[in-house]
Amino acid sequence: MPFDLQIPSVSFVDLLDIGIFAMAVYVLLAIGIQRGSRRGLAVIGIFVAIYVLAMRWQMPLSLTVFRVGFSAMIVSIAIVYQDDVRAAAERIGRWMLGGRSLVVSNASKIADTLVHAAFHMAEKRTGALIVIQGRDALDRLLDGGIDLDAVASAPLFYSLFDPNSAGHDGAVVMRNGRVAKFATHLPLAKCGRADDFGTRHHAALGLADCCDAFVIVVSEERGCVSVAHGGRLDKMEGPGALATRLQSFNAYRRLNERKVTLSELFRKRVVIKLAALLIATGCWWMISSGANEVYRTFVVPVEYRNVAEHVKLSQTLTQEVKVTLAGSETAFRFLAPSSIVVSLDLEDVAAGKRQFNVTPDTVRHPNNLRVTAIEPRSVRVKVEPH
Ligand SMILES: Nc1ncnc2c1ncn2[C@@H]1O[C@H](COP(=O)(O)OP(=O)(O)OP(=O)(O)O)[C@@H](O)[C@H]1O
Repeated sequence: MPFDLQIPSVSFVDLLDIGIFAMAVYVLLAIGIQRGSRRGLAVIGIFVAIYVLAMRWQMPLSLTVFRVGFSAMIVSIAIVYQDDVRAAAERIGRWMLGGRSLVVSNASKIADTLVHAAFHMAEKRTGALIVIQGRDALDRLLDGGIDLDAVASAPLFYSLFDPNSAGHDGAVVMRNGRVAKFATHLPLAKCGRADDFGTRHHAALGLADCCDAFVIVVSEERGCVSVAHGGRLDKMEGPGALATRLQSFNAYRRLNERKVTLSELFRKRVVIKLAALLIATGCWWMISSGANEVYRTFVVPVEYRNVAEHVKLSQTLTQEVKVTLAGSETAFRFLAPSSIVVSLDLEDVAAGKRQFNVTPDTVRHPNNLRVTAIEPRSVRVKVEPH
């Protein structure tokens, strides 16, 4: 049986369709890569590939299983990645409604205080965890803590992280340039994300995985300062490095979210965006080309019915006819070519050379296919008395 792939035409709605699906794929890829759950992504990818192939070739059993399980799968993904889905929804909402610019009047002074306090505590081997809120809401990610709302100062940080103080356990949270909370617990990153470190660093990374907060972590054991931000944990080689990172974080907070997103649309995470676009286009092409009608041409025999007793066919000048059928890939998949026959009724035909038109009505074929071309359009037979 021939196999011809149809190239579907692309309309505006198709482009919109690909765009929306590409965005969904991008969000999924970004979350998966940020969370380090590449295996989870691979499993989802395999399921999507099987589903697309099932759609492409209209496999009834696989399609039914997938359609029944699809809603359950979406709900499961939403539950497993609920924090990421919520954060993504918040960001999309802010982007659409226009994010406000988070201006902290004395940001550079606060940055100096943080740099000084962090490296001083590192020198003294005092463990510390300081969270600076970005644009994302934090409350849903924090566990417990004591409200404070105080001006940030180095002595305050030393007191809060003093191992002898009752509230030293946990993280300090800074909001709008002020110390908003202390002794707060953060979500932990999965084991293996920062193998050389313990729970303090995993807590820093865990929060940075879920939102855009900037987390400064001071190691009690090693006396070093690290920053967890954007899903990464980086060791700061000196006060200058931390100051630079704080500066760019403050610049990010000052910018209007809508401008940031638009200007960075084509520059940031280009590889993931291209991959998402490629996957979306591939899925669309597979499904649309499968959904389109396909055409197959068959050479079929001619059957002569109801030949009267007193006559016989002495010569059938045409024995085979080329018939082109149109229909879905599935319809052709289940078609037995031998079931297609041109069937002509010779009832009451008189002796002599006769010509019969081969119309679509004379072609016997399954109902889910239709005749689009016949070659030749007529057949000739010679009828003689018996
Ligand atoms: N979920 C959490 N949220 C906030 N702080 C936490 C959390 N879990 C642990 N911590 C803090 O981390 C401290 C323990 O740090 P631990 O030594 O296990 O980690 P670490 O990454 O090796 O840090 P360090 O290098 O400072 O020893 C706790 O006393 C507590 O203050």
